[in-house]
Amino acid sequence: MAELGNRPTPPDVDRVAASRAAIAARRARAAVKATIASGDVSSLTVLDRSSEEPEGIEGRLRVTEFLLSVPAIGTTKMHEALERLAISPAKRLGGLGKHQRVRLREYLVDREAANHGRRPNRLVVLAGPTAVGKGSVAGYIRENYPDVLLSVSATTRSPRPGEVDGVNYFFVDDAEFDRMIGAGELLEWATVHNASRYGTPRRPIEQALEAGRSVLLEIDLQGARSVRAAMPEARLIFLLPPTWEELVRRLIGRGTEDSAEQQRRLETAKVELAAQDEFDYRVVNSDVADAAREVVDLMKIRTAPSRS
Ligand SMILES: Nc1nc2c(ncn2[C@@H]2O[C@H](COP(=O)(O)OP(=O)(O)O)[C@@H](O)[C@H]2O)c(=O)[nH]1
Ligand SMILES: Nc1ncnc2c1ncn2[C@@H]1O[C@H](COP(=O)(O)OP(=O)(O)O)[C@@H](O)[C@H]1O
Repeated sequence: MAELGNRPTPPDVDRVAASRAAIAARRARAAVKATIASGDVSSLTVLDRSSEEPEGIEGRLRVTEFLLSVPAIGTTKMHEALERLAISPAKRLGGLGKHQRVRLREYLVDREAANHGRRPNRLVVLAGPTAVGKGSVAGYIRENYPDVLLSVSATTRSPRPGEVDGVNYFFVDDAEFDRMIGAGELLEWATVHNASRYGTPRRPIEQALEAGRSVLLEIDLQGARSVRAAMPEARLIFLLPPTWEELVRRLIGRGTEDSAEQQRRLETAKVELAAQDEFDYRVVNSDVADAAREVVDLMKIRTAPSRS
């Protein structure tokens, strides 16, 4: 009887199965790259899918092969981009850190905008502890950088001396604020310092971004978190005081709260300072003009991260 020949033993079977799986995975990744290159699936979609399924086909793409799949990105541009984005060429999409993913997404969004002749625009959030100088820095930007659009919030708190309705805030009563919430007119809102409510009118932001303008929101930590959840590509900047003592001096020096409220705000400031790691960038407000320039620089397209 003819020798049946060497029947494959289990290890051979495993090896064959493994090589078939590897070939299938390679073909799948090639298909993903081909759809990006053809424009059938946007690179942003692939990036988002890799976050949802880190071990899926998209998640297993190396960042290098992913970028090389994007039209007009060759080897040189790919390496330059990874250098600027502080992402190792060995990384797979599914293994990117949160901030790396945000930066890579920003990079792709900006390329997309540039390829369509649009100025890359940016939603930037400036937050930080009370009395750190957010209002001063935002006001300086309003006066000196007219091409930056500052969002004007609605608030139920009463105006301080010198504050102008429609410039510093839209000063509204509780009924109107409730109406705005109910009508979905606010991108986010929060009760701040356990007292008044503040909220960002949605429509002016959408119109500005559609028109290709960058927008600056000066809002509290809760608002920053809401924006991050709703618009992951937004840039979050944390404004820091040079020292805690200087922060206390500024709050007391401003003289806009009584001592009980000052104490309450300083307690809130401690909680807010502890959350600075959630932000993409930090700016120290030692000098208002310098801090304003740093914030405006971050609104332009600079993907050199100040964080690892
Ligand atoms: N979430 C949110 N916070 C806001 C908004 N507008 C202002 N804030 C914040 O509300 C807080 C109170 O602001 P303000 O009453 O001007 O006094 P401050 O605390 O001394 O800055 C600050 O942290 C602001 O950043 C907004 O539209 N949404
Ligand atoms: N760089 C700075 N150096 C010194 N004082 C500052 C600086 N920035 C802001 N201030 C002062 O600190 C106080 C709080 O500033 P403000 O803009 O109201 O802070 P925030 O809006 O963050 O509550 C104000 O009296 C302001 O004039």
